[in-house]
Amino acid sequence: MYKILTLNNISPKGLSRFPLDHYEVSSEMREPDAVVVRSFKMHDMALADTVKAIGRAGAGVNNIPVEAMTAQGVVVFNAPGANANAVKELVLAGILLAARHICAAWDYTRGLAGTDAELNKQVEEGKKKFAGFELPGRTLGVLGLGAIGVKVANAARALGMNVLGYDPHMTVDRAWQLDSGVQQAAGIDDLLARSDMVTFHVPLNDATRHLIRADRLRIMKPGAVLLNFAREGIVDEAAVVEALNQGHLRTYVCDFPSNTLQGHPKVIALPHLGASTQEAEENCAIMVADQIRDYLENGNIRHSVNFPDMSLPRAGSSRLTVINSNRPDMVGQISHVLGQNSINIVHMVNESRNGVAYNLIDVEGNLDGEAARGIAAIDGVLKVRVL
Ligand SMILES: NC(=O)c1ccc[n+]([C@@H]2O[C@H](COP(=O)([O-])OP(=O)(O)OC[C@H]3O[C@@H](n4cnc5c(N)ncnc54)[C@H](O)[C@@H]3O)[C@@H](O)[C@H]2O)c1
Ligand SMILES: O=C(O)[C@H](O)COP(=O)(O)O
Repeated sequence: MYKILTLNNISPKGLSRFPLDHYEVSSEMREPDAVVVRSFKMHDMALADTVKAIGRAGAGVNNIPVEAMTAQGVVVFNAPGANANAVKELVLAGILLAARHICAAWDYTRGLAGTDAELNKQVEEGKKKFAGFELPGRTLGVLGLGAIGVKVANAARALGMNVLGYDPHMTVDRAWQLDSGVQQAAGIDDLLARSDMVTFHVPLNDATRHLIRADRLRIMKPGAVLLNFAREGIVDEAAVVEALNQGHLRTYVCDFPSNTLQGHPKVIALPHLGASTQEAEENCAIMVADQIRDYLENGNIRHSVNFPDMSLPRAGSSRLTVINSNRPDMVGQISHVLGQNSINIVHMVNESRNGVAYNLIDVEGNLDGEAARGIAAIDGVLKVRVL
């Protein structure tokens, strides 16, 4: 029986991918084999050493201590692209909310009182305060052209906007998906200087923390709109508030409320709603549940953020998986122990990433405890499983 610990509300459609005859799924579990999580912050969490995998039912993994997990041989998965459409739609909503002052206008009408004739008078007098702008011909800067950024850029093109994009690590697949009308900015500063609205879709990591800060905000056009549906830490919020107060930024639309932003008239803050649609929650949960199952049952790795992707059809009578530190002669030592135990290798694949290596080994012969114990005893081996 495999045990799955859930740390957030995970879509039942996803959890139903774990068949009940082989899986126990619960939000309270002492020695789980795997964890399924959304935004729960795992950095200070004590994790049982039974845990073999963590599945992030979403995109961002900054709530997971990925480096520490790698060192412990725990494979971390996410669900790339599974919630991208949901985020794209909310970004489009954010662009329109800002362009047409919709939140302030809505607040205004909710505060009106009087007879219908009086309301009508206030409506006609008040609306001049909320005159907005249209999108065709305006320039949207999209920083980060991954699953979400590409969808946002293409949708903005379809709305008639000029789109400038920048992503130094863009993949070939994403480049194929990008509308050919999207122009490439020379760098972040170039993108900021030439855009009327800027949205960014990059992960939060050491390279992107406070990517948008005071000096970069100064480069932006006066009256520009900034949208943040990526992560709170990517902007220096105090600098954003200062730019809003000075009238340099027109509006800050974000998915991450905070006390620094709370109540500011030029801030539109949503409660981290980007991926909160039924469709996205299901897509993400199904994707990570399938990935975790394939890893627990077959040792296959798909869409990991810390281990090499590796999938093999089963061959031989049993499968051995070994995670080891990436150092010389590990494969030699593993094969030697198998040979000593008269176990014949049918198929073996070894790949490394981030200082660790992963081995999938299909064998003929009895992989009894002795062979597995012998491999586990090799200096540098982190985890051994017989499947
Ligand atoms: N608001 C929400 O609910 C919500 C939902 C999903 C994702 N997100 C956030 O959005 C982020 C992006 O999601 P995604 O699915 O598009 O991920 P992704 O991995 O498909 O795309 C991220 C892109 O950012 C690029 N990038 C990384 N560093 C960069 C930099 N310094 N400058 C420019 N580009 C850079 C990468 O090359 C990649 O193409 C996630 O990491 C997550 O933090 C938020
Ligand atoms: O990175 C993500 O996928 C989003 O921030 C969604 O987070 P959530 O699953 O907690 O809604």
